[in-house]
Amino acid sequence: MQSGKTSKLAALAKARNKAKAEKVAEAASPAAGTAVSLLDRLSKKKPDPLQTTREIPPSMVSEVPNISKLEQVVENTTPDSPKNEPVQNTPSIPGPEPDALLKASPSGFAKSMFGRRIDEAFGVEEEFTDSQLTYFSIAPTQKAAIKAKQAFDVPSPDDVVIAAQSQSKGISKTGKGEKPGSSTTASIQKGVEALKVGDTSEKPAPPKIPRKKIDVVAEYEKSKSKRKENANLVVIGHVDAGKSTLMGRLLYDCGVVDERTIQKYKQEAEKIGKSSFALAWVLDQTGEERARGVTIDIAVNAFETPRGRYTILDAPGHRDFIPNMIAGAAQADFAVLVIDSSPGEFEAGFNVRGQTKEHALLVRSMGVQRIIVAVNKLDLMHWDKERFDEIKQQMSQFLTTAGFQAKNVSFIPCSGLTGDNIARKPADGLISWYSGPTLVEELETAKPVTKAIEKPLRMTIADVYRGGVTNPVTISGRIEIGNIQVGDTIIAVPGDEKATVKGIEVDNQAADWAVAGNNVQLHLANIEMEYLKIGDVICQADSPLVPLKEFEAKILAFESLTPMMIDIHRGRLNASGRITKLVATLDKGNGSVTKKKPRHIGPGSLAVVNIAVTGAPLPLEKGSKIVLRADGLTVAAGVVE
Ligand SMILES: Nc1nc2c(ncn2[C@@H]2O[C@H](COP(=O)(O)OP(=O)(O)OP(=O)(O)O)[C@@H](O)[C@H]2O)c(=O)[nH]1
Repeated sequence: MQSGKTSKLAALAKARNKAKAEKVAEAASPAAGTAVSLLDRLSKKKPDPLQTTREIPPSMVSEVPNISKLEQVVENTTPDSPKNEPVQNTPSIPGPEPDALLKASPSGFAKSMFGRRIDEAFGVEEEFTDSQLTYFSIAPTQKAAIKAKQAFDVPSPDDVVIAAQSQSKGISKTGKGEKPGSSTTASIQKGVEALKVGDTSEKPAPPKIPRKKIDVVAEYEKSKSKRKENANLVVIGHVDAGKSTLMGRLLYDCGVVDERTIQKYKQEAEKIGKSSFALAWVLDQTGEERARGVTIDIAVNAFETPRGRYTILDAPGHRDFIPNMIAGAAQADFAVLVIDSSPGEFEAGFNVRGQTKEHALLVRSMGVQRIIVAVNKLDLMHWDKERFDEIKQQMSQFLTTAGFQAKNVSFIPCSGLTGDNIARKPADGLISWYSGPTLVEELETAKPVTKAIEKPLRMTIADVYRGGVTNPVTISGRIEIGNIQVGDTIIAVPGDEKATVKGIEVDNQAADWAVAGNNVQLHLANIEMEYLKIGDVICQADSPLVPLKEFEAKILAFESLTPMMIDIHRGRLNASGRITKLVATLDKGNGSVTKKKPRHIGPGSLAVVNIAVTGAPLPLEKGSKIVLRADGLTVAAGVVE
């Protein structure tokens, strides 16, 4: 948020805090207080870490990277990328909260191991370094914790020994003269056998989930005509362009939010003198729902028109918009670029430091081909045609140079605040010079990219949670490639645990199967929740993705690149890595090599680089779309070769 401006969220929080304050006294009484279990607290999601937004380097203004070449590669190298999210460990069994981790005093052995010295002459002990101390943290690792939990489900070694001893005692009292092979001897043998720890528990047989052997591709083709088109859209634009207001308006006009809720927001907003925030708060409301639990990816705002179902990826307006947007763009069918047409504002967004260009370039490099430019706040410009044309002309030029084909770019004059030309035609005579579609009509004509539904399944986990009593392990996400059906055996890469698909929900409706493009919840059997992490890629067990430790990528540089440390983002997943080699720079026109082994790669250049992952191999494969960041800046975006 910019300084000097009350943010929407801050304003909403202020209004709500007032109401909450009245309840505090009540809540403060121990009787009234509700005990929150540790498990509950652990199961709450943590907010994404804040990251700063990048400004476009001056060099990029003169040299606008053309992404079309890169895109060719993206298009030609299906399977499309599995995308998404930084790895977040899902809540595991109750354990200490991170900031409550205890540090135990190192043992004498540990001291000797870590070379702790005692300066006898001076009687001064050398301090342990932080890294040494972490060795002593009492924080069970996730796997160890699961094993510990499972270990208590079976008799302990002591229990087994005691049981065997008591049996053998019984023999000595009563078993005199018994022959080997008699029942008593057999029982001793049994007891001794039982000493093999781990073999003693009788695990219930895993439930068998029948596979209906559905020909999903054929079923999908059959059902196509009956279905509404399903598309994901990402909303981008400079700060204050009116993104939230416009999306709130869309949700309101399409009936997602009822009149009463809007009135409530209006009243709250008026009380703090910001009545225009009411529509933007609609997004915040759904954001709260997201915090409460079940979410489908980052997509929580969805609306329907007579011809389509649309999911808005991301709640715009946050400071850490870029990382969120990367996640959103990786899954978007198209982008809505919101532009503030008021005097000086379009220019501010379009200049070197503006986000208009950066956002557009990013979505393009993440594979988004279709962009709808909402020329917004035209009410403030008295619906001036000249202003609209001026913006259209400058933006068209930029977007085509950035790699969008002219046929995939459209411009809609509108006002999110008044609602003119969003879901309804503008008031009579308001835009006499315009006879084109409304924003919603334009969305309806924007066909989502055809998905590869017959290819091997790839779905990045967006969320892991308990889906109810009968569904103890549920994951959600958007199927990126392929299809899935009830009874399928899946695997969450980079892990190696298998699970069976017990149930599927597509857009919250139970279904026997789902295909690429569907936002789904998968209810799983035969797996512990702890083995599933946000950012893992779900594959069919017989065609898993092989995680990569090192790979080549064709990238578009946004900053100057040398062999350097970087963060690799694949949607929300991110991990540390290193550019180990600059392989070549490429011609942006025809993709041919212009220079082998360059010493550095300049901003705006297309290049091939070699990247090594610092930690464990990452769930990436040929065609995966990645973004490279360094020191909080987006330095490049591209595709795994
Ligand atoms: N007159 C007019 N004002 C608008 C319009 N759309 C948004 N605004 C106002 O512009 C300001 C910013 O709108 P937001 O919707 O918060 O913009 P945003 O792009 O979501 O802002 P950030 O999320 O902070 O980047 C608010 O005061 C809105 O009421 C519009 O079409 N016309």
